[in-house]
Amino acid sequence: MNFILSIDQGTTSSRAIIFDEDFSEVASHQQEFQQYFPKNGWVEHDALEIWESVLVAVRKALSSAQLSAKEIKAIGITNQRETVVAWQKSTGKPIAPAIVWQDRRTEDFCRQLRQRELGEMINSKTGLVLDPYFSASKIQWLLENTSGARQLIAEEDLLVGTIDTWLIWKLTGGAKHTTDATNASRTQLFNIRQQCWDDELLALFNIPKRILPAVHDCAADFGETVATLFGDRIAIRGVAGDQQAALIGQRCWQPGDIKSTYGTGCFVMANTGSDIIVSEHKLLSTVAYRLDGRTHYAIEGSIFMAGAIIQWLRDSLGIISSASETERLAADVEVDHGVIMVPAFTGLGAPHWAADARASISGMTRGTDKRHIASASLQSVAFQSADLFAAMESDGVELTQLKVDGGMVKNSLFCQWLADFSKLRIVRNDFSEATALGAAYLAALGSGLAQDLNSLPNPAPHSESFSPRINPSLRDQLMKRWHAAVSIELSRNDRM
Ligand SMILES: Nc1ncnc2c1ncn2[C@@H]1O[C@H](COP(=O)(O)OP(=O)(O)O)[C@@H](O)[C@H]1O
Ligand SMILES: O=P(O)(O)OC[C@H](O)CO
Repeated sequence: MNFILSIDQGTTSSRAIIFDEDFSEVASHQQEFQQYFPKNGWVEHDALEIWESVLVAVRKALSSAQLSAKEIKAIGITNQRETVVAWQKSTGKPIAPAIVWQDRRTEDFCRQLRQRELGEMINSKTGLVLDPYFSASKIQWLLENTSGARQLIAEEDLLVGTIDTWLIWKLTGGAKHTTDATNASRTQLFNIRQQCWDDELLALFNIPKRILPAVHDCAADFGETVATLFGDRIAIRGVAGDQQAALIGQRCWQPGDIKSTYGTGCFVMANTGSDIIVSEHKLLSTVAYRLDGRTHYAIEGSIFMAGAIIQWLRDSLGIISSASETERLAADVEVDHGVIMVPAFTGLGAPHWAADARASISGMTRGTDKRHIASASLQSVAFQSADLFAAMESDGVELTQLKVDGGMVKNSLFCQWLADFSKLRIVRNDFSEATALGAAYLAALGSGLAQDLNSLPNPAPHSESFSPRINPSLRDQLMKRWHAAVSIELSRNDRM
């Protein structure tokens, strides 16, 4: 029997999942790690803590599956995207905290580039909006603000990468400095048409090419783990950013197939085949996957806070003790209770791209309690999703049904509201780990266990669906209230 190990390095936790040849889950382990918010709008991780969390997750998954490293055919890695790490080659130590995708510290710099009207050029090469979300301005910030960084570059002793690159480098004992085309496509330095680092963009952000990793297909040879880590060497044969991995794991392999993942953030992605769709609604064009040198593209809408809002209710407000409690609380009040949350904690993503916007809760009365706040939190993610789907439809993407995954879709009330507000059929299959499955599929392709996507078995053929059932006029009234609240936050942002 051949087994595959997926490493899913997410924003708040690292997971290791072992699959058998039929892609049924054999064992898994999840390890949370610390989030750092040192200043307003800043979000950091300790790259060494991430590395430790991955080691623990892999070792515990192997031990609960009672498998040795020898029995693992290949590793697939999938990761939170855009987050950047810079480290010293000779010591293997990060030179600064990792800047997380949610971090907004480079907004001023991005604004200056927008004022120089560089947004269109950058968008046509990378498919991305000029925003602090992406890696380029974060790398630029690290190089300018970390003492000694430029000196290390001069000494050829500095490397930079997204989380996949950092993990591959650590797993291979520094033998490989590589990434895949999907992660590269999120840096804002990668030309998605020509599939290479773009010299004009590198010059604009003042980033030397030699500190960036080599870019491979998603199913490729990314090296071997050093034997001392897990008891033997294991081949790393698949890599993709987590949203792209979810697209693959949800078997969205045909143009028009669409998925939405509700983890820390929410990311809606539609496969557009060999076409790059240029959005008129600030959606992103990005690499869906690259296999055998052939690039498949996607159009994407990103929402920065989804499950993270629920974590905020639990960890910062302390009004719930577990995420699942929100379903019971929200079901206990009417859908049109009048409380609206605009969850712009780290700005608003697509289709607004307002980095400076901040969150609000409005419409509260003396009778408002945690049930209304729980409901407003879940509804805010469903409202934002409905706006994204509408933007996609206006860009010509045909939507009939949507496959959903991620931690938040365990919440059935939330899935029902998604269907109600977006007027779409929502399909939830009985396997919520689409991201890890996608990485396992890639590792199977890269290690020769499977020849092509269509030969990969589906471990979760059963699904449950949610159809719209809300009264249409009530839906319109709720959406109107939501849009009014968003406009207030956007205009507040304009005035500041
Ligand atoms: N029943 C639930 N209702 C609402 N949100 C939930 C529920 N269960 C988990 N979540 C949220 O889902 C998120 C975890 O999803 P996951 O896919 O593991 O995220 P990530 O990969 O970004 O770390 C958490 O932010 C959590 O708050
Ligand atoms: O950690 P997740 O699953 O919320 O995903 C983060 C995204 O990759 C950021 O673009």
